[in-house]
Amino acid sequence: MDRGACHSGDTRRDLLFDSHVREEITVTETVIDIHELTKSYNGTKAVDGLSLQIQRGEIFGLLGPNGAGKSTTILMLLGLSEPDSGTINVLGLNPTREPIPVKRRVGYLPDDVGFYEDRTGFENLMLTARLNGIPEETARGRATELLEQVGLTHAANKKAGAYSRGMRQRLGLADVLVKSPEIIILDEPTLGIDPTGMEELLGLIRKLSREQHLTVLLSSHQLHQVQQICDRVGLFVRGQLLAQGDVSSLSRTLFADDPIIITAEMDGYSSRLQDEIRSIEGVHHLEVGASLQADNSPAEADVPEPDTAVRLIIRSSTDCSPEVARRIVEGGGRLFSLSRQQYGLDEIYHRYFAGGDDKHGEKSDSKHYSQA
Ligand SMILES: Nc1ncnc2c1ncn2[C@@H]1O[C@H](COP(=O)(O)OP(=O)(O)OP(=O)(O)O)[C@@H](O)[C@H]1O
Repeated sequence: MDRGACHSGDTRRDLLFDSHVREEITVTETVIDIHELTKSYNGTKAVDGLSLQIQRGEIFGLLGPNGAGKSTTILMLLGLSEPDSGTINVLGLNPTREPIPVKRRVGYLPDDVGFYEDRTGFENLMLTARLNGIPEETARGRATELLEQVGLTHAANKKAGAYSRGMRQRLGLADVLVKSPEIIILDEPTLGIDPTGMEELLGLIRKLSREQHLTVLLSSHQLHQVQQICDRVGLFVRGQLLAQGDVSSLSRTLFADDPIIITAEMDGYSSRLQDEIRSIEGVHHLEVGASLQADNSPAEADVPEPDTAVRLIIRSSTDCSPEVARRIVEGGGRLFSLSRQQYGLDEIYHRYFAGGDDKHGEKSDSKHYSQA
C-alpha cells in the first residue's frame, strides 16, 4: 500500500491493514511502573518517594549528580535491593519477590562490565548464552550476529583483556543482548569512552532500541549524551525525581518562573528607542552593551552614539520579541539579529547539578552602558 493512502479515506483501517505502517501506530504499554519508592541507608534517604512509569520501546534517561540515588533505584528494579516502602513492577513482575524471571527478561550493563579477560569476545558471549540456557547452535548464531551489530566482528577472536574501553562497552552491550531482553538498563554506558566512541555507542543503542522495540533505561550524569538519544529524561536530585519529560518540556517546567531573555544586535540606538522598549508590556530590565559585531569600541555613555553597534539584553515576563523587533525598526534602528534565550541542558545542569547560581543562564560579558 502506498503510504500516501494513510492521509485519506479510512486512515485508521488503512493503517491497521498495512503491516509496514502498523509499526508506526504507537501502542503504549507500561513496562516499568514505580510508585512512591523509598530506600534509606543508615537513616538517610537514598531514594525518596520516587514514582515513574516507562513505556515499552522508550529510551529513558535517569539523570542526576553523584549520590542522587540512580544506582539504588536500578538495584531495586533488578531485585538486588529491597525497597523500604512503595511498589515496583517490571514487566508485570515484582522484582523483590520474582528476581529470577526479572533477570531473564531485563539486561543490565554496569558502568564497568567484567569479562573473562583471557577469553575472546566471542567466547565471552557464548559463556553468557550458556548461562542463560541458550542451545549451542542458536548461541553461536546470536553471538556472531551481535558482534556484527556492535561492530566487533573484526575483534571476535581477540581476548577481551586486549579490548579498549569503548570495545569493552560494545561487547558489554552485545553481552546484555544475548538473552534477547525486553528491557536493558545501562549504568553510565559511555564513561571513559572518547567522544567518537561515545557517539557510536549511543547511536547503536538508539538503533537497537528502535529496530527491536527495546526499552532502554540509561543512567548518567552526562546530560549532553543523554539528550542525544533519550525520548524522555528524569531529573533525579537527592533521591527525588525533580521533573521528567523531553528536554524542552523539562526546561519549560524548571524555568517557568524565569524571565524571558531577548537579545538584539542593532545600531541606531537612541534614548527615544530606549524608552520605547522599556514601555513594552512585560519588559522589566534592559541592558545596553557592546555588540559582538562591533568593529569600533564604543565609548562609555548612558546612550551610545547612533552609529555604534550595540547589543540589547531585555528581560521580560512575556515573549515580546516581535514587539521589540517592530519598535527597533520603526524607531529607526537597524536590526542585525534578534534571539530569545532557550533554556537547555546547560542551564538545567548549572542550576540543579553543579549548584550554580547562574539563574538566567546568561553570560554577562557585554560592556554595560545603562540598565533599566
Ligand atoms: N550500600 C550502601 N550503603 C550505604 N549508603 C549507600 C549505599 N549505596 C548507596 N548509598 C548512599 O545512597 C545515596 C545514593 O547513592 P547512589 O549510588 O544510588 O547514587 P547514584 O545517583 O547512583 O550516584 P553515582 O552517579 O555516583 O553512581 C548516596 O548518598 C550513597 O552514599
